[in-house]
Amino acid sequence: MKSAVLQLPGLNRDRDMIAALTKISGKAPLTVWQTETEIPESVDLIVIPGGFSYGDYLRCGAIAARMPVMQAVKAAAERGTKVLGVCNGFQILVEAGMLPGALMRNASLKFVCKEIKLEVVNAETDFTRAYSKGQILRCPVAHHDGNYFADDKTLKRLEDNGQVVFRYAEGTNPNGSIHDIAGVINARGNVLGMMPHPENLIEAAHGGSDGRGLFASALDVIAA
Ligand SMILES: NC(=O)CC[C@H](N)C(=O)O
Repeated sequence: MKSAVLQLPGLNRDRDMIAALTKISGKAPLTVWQTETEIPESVDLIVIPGGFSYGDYLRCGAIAARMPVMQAVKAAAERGTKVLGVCNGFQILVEAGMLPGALMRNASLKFVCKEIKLEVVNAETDFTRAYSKGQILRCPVAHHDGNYFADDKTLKRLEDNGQVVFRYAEGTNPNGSIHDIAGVINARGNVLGMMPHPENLIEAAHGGSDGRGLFASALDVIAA
């Protein structure tokens, strides 16, 4: 399984993401710069990491979503390639129209950097097969615009179709996100966006490895 990581000015979690993918798959991912217009068909998983692309100007992810490379990401997703967006990556996928809803300023109006508890709501996706439904994971968050919002009709569709993949476990919602939503997937099941950072909890040195299952699932390296 071959992976690729997008690199855009202002993203700062790309190195953590590259380290996680390399450790878990045994292969370094391809890195893809903002001006690329094609992503090789041999890539099975594209990851848009977190950070502050283009200084978070206009709205988080709004400028990145309009860069040439996102046309290539869209084309790859349309041919079935898996796409994972973490934090700013999630914001970019929403701004690009690849996932529904919006990510608004945190209800506290403050940047939140802490560990939360994450409930695996749907363990039947290509990104969550290593987990079980209802499993509670430890996971860090670090953002100021993670307050997920969607209108009632969209929310009903997301809930009914199992597209809410992760929820902040009771009492740990750090941003006021509607329905405690922490991560959503598209209807086809190949584009996942999430605010928490699983790449920062993959080995003992991180203080835990609850994030590992997400990469093991997406990279198809789940231990038997
Ligand atoms: N860690 C991140 O990716 C931060 C995302 C975004 N810039 C925010 O603060 O909301």
